Amino acid sequence: MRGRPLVALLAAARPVAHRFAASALCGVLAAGSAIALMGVSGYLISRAALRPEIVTLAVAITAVRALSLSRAVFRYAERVVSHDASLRLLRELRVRWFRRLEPLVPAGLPDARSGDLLSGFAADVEAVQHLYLRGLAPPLVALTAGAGTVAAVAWALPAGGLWLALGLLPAALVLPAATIALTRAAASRRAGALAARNAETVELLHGAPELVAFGRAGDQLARIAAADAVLSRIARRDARTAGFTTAATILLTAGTTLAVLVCGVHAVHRGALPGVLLAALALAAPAAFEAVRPLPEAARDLLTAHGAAARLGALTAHAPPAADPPRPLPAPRGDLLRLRGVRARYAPGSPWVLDGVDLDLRPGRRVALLGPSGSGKSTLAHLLVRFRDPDGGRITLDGRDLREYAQDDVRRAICLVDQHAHLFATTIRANVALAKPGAAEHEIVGALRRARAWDWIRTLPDGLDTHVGEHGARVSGGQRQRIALARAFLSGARIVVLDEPTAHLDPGTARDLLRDVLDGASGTGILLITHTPPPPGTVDQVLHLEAGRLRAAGEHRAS
Ligand SMILES: Nc1ncnc2c1ncn2[C@@H]1O[C@H](COP(=O)(O)OP(=O)(O)OP(=O)(O)O)[C@@H](O)[C@H]1O
Repeated sequence: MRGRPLVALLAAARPVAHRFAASALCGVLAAGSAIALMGVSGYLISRAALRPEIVTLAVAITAVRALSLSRAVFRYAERVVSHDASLRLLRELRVRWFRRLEPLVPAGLPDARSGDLLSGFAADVEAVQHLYLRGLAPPLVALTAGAGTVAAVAWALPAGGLWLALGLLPAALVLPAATIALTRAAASRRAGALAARNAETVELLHGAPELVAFGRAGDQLARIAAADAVLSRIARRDARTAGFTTAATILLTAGTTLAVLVCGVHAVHRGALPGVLLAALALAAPAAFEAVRPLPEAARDLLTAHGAAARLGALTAHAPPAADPPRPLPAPRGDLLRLRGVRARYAPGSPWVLDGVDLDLRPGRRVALLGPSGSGKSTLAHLLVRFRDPDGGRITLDGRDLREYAQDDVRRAICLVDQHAHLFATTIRANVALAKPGAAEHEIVGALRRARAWDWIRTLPDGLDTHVGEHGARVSGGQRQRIALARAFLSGARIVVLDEPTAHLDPGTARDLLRDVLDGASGTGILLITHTPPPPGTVDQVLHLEAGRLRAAGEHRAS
């Protein structure tokens, strides 16, 4: 959706175009009913003032009743149909953008902070609905209802029609154009300012303990206030523009109505217009302005939708670091994972992070991978689960290139437990069952046993239904890692990659956890990524990652 974002958005609306067309038709009929209601009412009042036979008013009375009903019914139908269409489309767009975003996230989105991403993505997807709801329907309704009223007034009184056209045109064209000119700069800054304010707020919430501990909460609050001040300035500017266009529309309405009235009075005096039509024309004119009144705001909404669509397009335009093949192979069993001459780097021309890595891993084998910080251990882990693909060399699973399988199938065979494994703010049961929705209790308990977490969980008053708190705040670092490991075991993956499972743990707990996990993982291939050597006898092989290559460091396992 880059380049011409609004055109792309319009194309995306094709499946619900008939619904939008129906809602626009209802809008036109509602506006037409409202204008006709005012005109016929004016006529009825004038005729009634002459005290004619009541039967001569019957048609006008019925028309007033019918128009007041049809105005309400069409307005209601227009709202229901347009919102229904808009929500259907939003659902499609959300899924479409999320699908594009999803493969980019595990390897890290360039230049995105989570607060920015969260607020920006959600707000922008919401904003594009303005394109359809407020950016497209109102101009269509205004054009049709305005032209229809001008034609009807001109039919009765050509000069009146001319005045009405002269009043409606600036309200329909000049004021929206002025709105765009006055708010364009602010509109392009609004989303960025909102995202920046939200990102600073998320930073405050995430970093609260450190900010308070180091007495820096005030600085962060000042940054939020500064970001908020930018937003306030933009909002004030928007409000001034809206005030100006509203006042200008009111002046144009009053001036045009007066001009039509004066014209009409002259025409009545000359005998060119029946007196009973004077009120009808004078009331129809301001009613026609009701149809063009939303246009300046529609112009602003179009700008907002344009900016939102452009940002969403740019955000999701990055090529995914890994993609599914057109015809994936059947899911692999995960009998042998083999790396030969694997190379990887993060940008063309930058130094190789991995530069010729060879490795074999099969179920039942435990390999420890050591290396200094920044040596590329996590990069290697990400290659194994296809968060990204290697830039050179080959990774095969059961003899076929990893790229020939669907990514989900690879991740079912090879499971990564990240060093920052995320626990969701729900129960232990739900956190573990994430790996296998609908898993039976005995399977969950079995996985927790293998992760050596069950002895602790069974002592808890709520057992498996214990809530872990936000980001697992109510469990210790070691307990969190064990829950994450149980998840990996429950997944049934035959090869598990553990990236720093003992990070942040004291040496004693780290040793216990490693011993428990490695002993409990029989039959599973384990690649243990760590800074510190594993306890003696727990792994089959220890490899060192240095200068982008693996070097064997000896056999540690007793058996
Ligand atoms: N998304 C990224 N974009 C650019 N460079 C990256 C990215 N991720 C990692 N790097 C760089 O690649 C190198 C290897 O990083 P990696 O995280 O794989 O190291 P590591 O051995 O896992 O480190 P640690 O033990 O500290 O976790 C580092 O120099 C790092 O700066």
